Amino acid sequence: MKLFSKEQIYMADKLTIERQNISSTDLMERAGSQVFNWIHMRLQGAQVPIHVFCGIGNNGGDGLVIARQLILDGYNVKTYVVNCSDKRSKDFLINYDRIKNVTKKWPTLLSCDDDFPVINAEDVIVDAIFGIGLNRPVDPWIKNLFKYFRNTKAFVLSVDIPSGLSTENIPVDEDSVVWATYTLSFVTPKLVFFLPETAKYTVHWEVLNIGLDEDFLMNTTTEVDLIGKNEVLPLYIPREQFSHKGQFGHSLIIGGCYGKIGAVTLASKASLSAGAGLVSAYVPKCGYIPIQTAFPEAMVITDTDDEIITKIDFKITPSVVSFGVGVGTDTKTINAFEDFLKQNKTPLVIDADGINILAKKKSLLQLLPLNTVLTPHPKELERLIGDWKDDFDKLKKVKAFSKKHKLIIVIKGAHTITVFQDKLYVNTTGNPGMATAGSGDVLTGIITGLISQGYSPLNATIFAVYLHGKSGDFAVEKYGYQSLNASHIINYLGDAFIDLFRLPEPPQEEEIEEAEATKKD
Ligand SMILES: NC(=O)C1=CN([C@@H]2O[C@H](COP(=O)(O)OP(=O)(O)OC[C@H]3O[C@@H](n4cnc5c(N)ncnc54)[C@H](O)[C@@H]3O)[C@@H](O)[C@H]2O)[C@@H](O)CC1
Ligand SMILES: [K+]
Repeated sequence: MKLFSKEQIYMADKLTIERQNISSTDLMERAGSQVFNWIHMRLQGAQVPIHVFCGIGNNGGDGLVIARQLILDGYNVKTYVVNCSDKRSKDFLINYDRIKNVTKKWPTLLSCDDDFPVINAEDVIVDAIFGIGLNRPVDPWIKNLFKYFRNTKAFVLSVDIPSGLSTENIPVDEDSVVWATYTLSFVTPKLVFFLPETAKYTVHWEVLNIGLDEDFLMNTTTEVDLIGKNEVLPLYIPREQFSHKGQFGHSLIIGGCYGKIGAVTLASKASLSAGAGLVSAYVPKCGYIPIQTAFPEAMVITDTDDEIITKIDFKITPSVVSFGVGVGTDTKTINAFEDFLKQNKTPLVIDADGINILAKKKSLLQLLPLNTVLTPHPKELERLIGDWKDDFDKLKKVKAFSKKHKLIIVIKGAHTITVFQDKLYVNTTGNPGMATAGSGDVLTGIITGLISQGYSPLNATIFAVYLHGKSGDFAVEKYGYQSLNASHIINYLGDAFIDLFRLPEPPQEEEIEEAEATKKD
């Protein structure tokens, strides 16, 4: 799914009005109606008090449409205008008149802390105060209103984006944003729903289709893509009946030191389970027996040293090499890595101490092949690119780094983001149970296994991040967040592949009836 920027949304809005020959008021009516339908489908006329808070721009206009439609359908509605400025938008004003025509209970104007109405925990708050047009810090009294929303513990439904949340800046403090239970976002989810510092402002989100110009939406490329099953399916390379293992490449996993051989075992296993034809592990001598025993499918090459990697020398011709899991940062290992890079032309995936070595010795970056994949966790990333001010600053710096060194960088986290030059791929699978030892080694293995069988480094990375998360999602159903471990993620990789081709379940009879009933209304 594409994540359109604020500018692109305004453009889509404008083009839709021109091409469909409708007014902006019509478009607002569509947007508000979609939110009304969503609420109506769930509440079915229940008399829960609904408090609709409207700003004075178009987000507020949406709120007025929602309130009007709820009133017309007999809901228990109170409407408020958060009167923060005199500059009311044209469509706000039109809908302000329209709501006055359907009810004697005109919207209440709020302009300071004393005005806050009584709201109970069982009530619903519709937050239509600020949308994507937020362009300055929120007034202190409005901050207090947002804090008041939180204290009521009521269900908060935000329209388009939680009010106070900007599409391009991190909020100055937590009180200047509405904490939404659910956000109904028009056209596209916003990037801020996925960033570590801002995702908390909405527990759930959903996109509502408001019929914007299809041509524009189809043909406009975005800087950010959201990656789910629909996005990875076209990447999948099917297997032919007469294929043999030689067609799926040979992964070479270089890593490990005394006490950290498990990392190599996990990455090697994951690589084979992701579909590599052959897997070899390159480890210090102490790793020979453990890997041969724990993972008989792998071949093992050993360093001359017992405990660390001191020289990378092998006779095989791998299709892809991964370096770094459990490898340590001994000077001899750094030198061995440098010597290897000087003659290596094979695609590379670098993780863990491999990244720490690059951070220690930046000159090595110039020796990396084009489109080498780096998979840092936050601390490793910081060592590599330096500190950042906030999530937006981090993305800016990673993009610049990716461009400068021609690398693919995977920012690991709850929503792992793959960065390739200026483009961001935001993953949607995975869960907190995956924050566990060895989980990253498994990801490295999956990426390596996919490159091995012919996926481009970028496609392999996007696909691997998705599969890794999806396996974790299957595994968590059996093991729970606490007991899930990295080996389980490997065990469920097969399910993640099979799930790609599973068709969605047909809707239940009651769901069809509900949908029909809403249409008639
Ligand atoms: N294509 C779309 O996505 C559509 C968008 N619509 C709605 O339009 C919204 C955008 O509307 P607008 O551009 O009018 O902007 P908003 O309604 O988001 O609010 C901005 C308004 O408040 C003022 N403002 C901004 N920051 C403020 C602050 N901190 N304190 C006080 N006042 C502040 C601005 O001057 C402006 O008048 C979207 O979020 C969405 O809800 C829909 O009406 C129709 C279609
Ligand atoms: K809002």
